Amino acid sequence: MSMIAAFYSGKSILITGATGFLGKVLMEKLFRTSPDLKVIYILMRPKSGQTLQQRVFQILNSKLFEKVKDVCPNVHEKIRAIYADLNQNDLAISKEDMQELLSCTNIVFHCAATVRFDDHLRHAVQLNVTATQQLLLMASQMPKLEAFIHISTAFSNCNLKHIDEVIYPCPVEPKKIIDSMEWLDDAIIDEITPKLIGDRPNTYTYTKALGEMVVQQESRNLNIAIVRPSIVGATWQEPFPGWVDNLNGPSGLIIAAGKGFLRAIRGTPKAVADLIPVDTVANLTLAVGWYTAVNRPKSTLIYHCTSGNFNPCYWGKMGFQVLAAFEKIPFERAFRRPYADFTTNTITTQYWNAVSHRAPAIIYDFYLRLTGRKPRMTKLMNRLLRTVSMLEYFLNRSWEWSTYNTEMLMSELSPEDQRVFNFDVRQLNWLEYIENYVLGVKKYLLKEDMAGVPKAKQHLKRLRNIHYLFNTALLLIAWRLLIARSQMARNVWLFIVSFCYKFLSYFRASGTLKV
Ligand SMILES: CCCCCCCCCCCCCCCC(=O)SCCNC(=O)CCNC(=O)[C@H](O)C(C)(C)COP(=O)(O)OP(=O)(O)OC[C@H]1O[C@@H](n2cnc3c(N)ncnc32)[C@H](O)[C@@H]1OP(=O)(O)O
Ligand SMILES: NC(=O)C1=CN([C@@H]2O[C@H](COP(=O)(O)OP(=O)(O)OC[C@H]3O[C@@H](n4cnc5c(N)ncnc54)[C@H](OP(=O)(O)O)[C@@H]3O)[C@@H](O)[C@H]2O)C=CC1
Repeated sequence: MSMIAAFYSGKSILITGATGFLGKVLMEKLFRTSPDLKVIYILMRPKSGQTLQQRVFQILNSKLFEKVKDVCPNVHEKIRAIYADLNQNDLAISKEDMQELLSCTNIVFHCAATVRFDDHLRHAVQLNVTATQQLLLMASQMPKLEAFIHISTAFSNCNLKHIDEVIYPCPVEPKKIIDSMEWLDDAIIDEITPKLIGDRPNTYTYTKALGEMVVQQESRNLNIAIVRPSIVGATWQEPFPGWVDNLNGPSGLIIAAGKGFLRAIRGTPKAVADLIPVDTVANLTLAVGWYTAVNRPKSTLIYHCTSGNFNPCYWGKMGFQVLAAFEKIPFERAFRRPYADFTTNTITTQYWNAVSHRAPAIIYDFYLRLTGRKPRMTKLMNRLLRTVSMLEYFLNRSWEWSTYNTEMLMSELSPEDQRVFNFDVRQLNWLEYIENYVLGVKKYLLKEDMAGVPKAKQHLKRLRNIHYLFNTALLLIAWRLLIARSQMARNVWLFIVSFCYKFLSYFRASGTLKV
């Protein structure tokens, strides 16, 4: 019997960010392994015209939750959606709901965050820092609370090369930042943002670091742990391989490459691609919840959930594997044939951006205009290139994360728990994982059917022929122009023609002799 699964049975668990990528997988695993848990409270807001109940209904009826329904048929009765808006200082939770949460919660998993790199500092602080502070305040009033697990990111200290399992202080205290956000206007915040974030690349990593400081400062006598995942990718094993539901991290770029929009990236092929499957993060998080509650460590332990030091993969190799997967699993209606190269040179990147990205987009938009349609490719390409430029920071560096706590936890698990809550990425086969990832992107993000694969392959063949035809025509035109202008080119041309003629004559003569 799994000790971790048994631990969560009968528990009331509060999850923030349960509608997000990681939150859904965490919730699914909890229900599947501990169907006897008492209740999962999820703090959530209505979105895209859907009420809380409609959102929960949609999640429970998604493919991700198919297995849960078999082991926990009354799953819908065990979810309590509670209205909350982390954008508001008091989280906007009603008095009655607050009462229930305070008196019943046993475990908190705080996953909610803004993960956008370009978020305005005010918003990022509100969500990643102030909301964390508010939740900790709530947690301190929960008499039955056994553990509070905060999800941060392995990149919260990406300004360092080697990152230990400690909380690194930021120069300005989080409290001062929170206060200043209340009275500074947007223009001043915009001005001071670069100074505040310093050598971090964006407001996301900076506010996640501030969030960790808040956890440290406001922990009171709470039993807290922090999980720091690196780049979270599609599921590896559970509930099935390849599940993914948003464009963050590599997923968006896989689509862009597979559809033939993205053909070169400024990235270091030898830099470690520290990807971690989302189910691995969920497993480690649940194991951390159990360990923290049962062993009550004296200090806040930090767990790096990374792959680089256990089983490294590199961007160059990963790009190659992604391209190989496109051969087997092509995406439908590709713009160009998939091809993506990593280059470290800025000039080469600019060349590829002009020739391989912008020029085809302009030509295609010209074609759309000619055929009476609205041009859209240039706009899309500009957006894509902006996204890529924001991810470049992570594609050109490698980090070392120490993993003593993660390894210690692994050794504390029973063999059964090591199997059920597996977070040992040494067993991960990257080739297989990447292939499943590409398949998952096709199925769950692009909603493309596998029945369309032969047609997609045919389309790619057609694109290849067009590509060859286009290149040959371009070469001939260039050559023709050169011959018209240069005597040397004419001489070379004459030499080639006479050489070919002699070659053919020789073969004809030797053929006649044989007869
Ligand atoms: C051979 C290939 C190898 C592959 C190899 C890849 C390596 C890739 C390494 C990543 C390394 C990250 C490492 C951080 C790890 C953490 O800890 S951070 C957690 C993850 N967070 C993220 O990834 C967030 C990144 N995204 C963002 O911040 C914002 O989406 C951006 C990039 C600033 C774009 O903002 P925006 O222009 O306002 O766009 P947004 O409203 O988000 O979306 C606009 C359109 O772009 C699309 N879009 C959004 N994001 C993306 C994306 N990532 N890609 C493409 N399209 C996107 C949207 O679907 C949307 O389309 P429409 O609905 O308009 O049709
Ligand atoms: N994805 C990644 O690559 C990585 C993620 N992480 C961390 O993991 C955690 C989960 O990330 P992930 O699941 O990928 O992120 P998602 O963007 O998929 O999910 C974010 C969650 O936060 C919720 N949320 C955002 N704003 C509010 C709000 N104002 N009120 C209530 N809820 C809100 C979202 O709710 P809604 O559905 O309503 O928008 C959603 O449930 C985050 O803490 C992130 O920093 C760490 C490393 C890498």
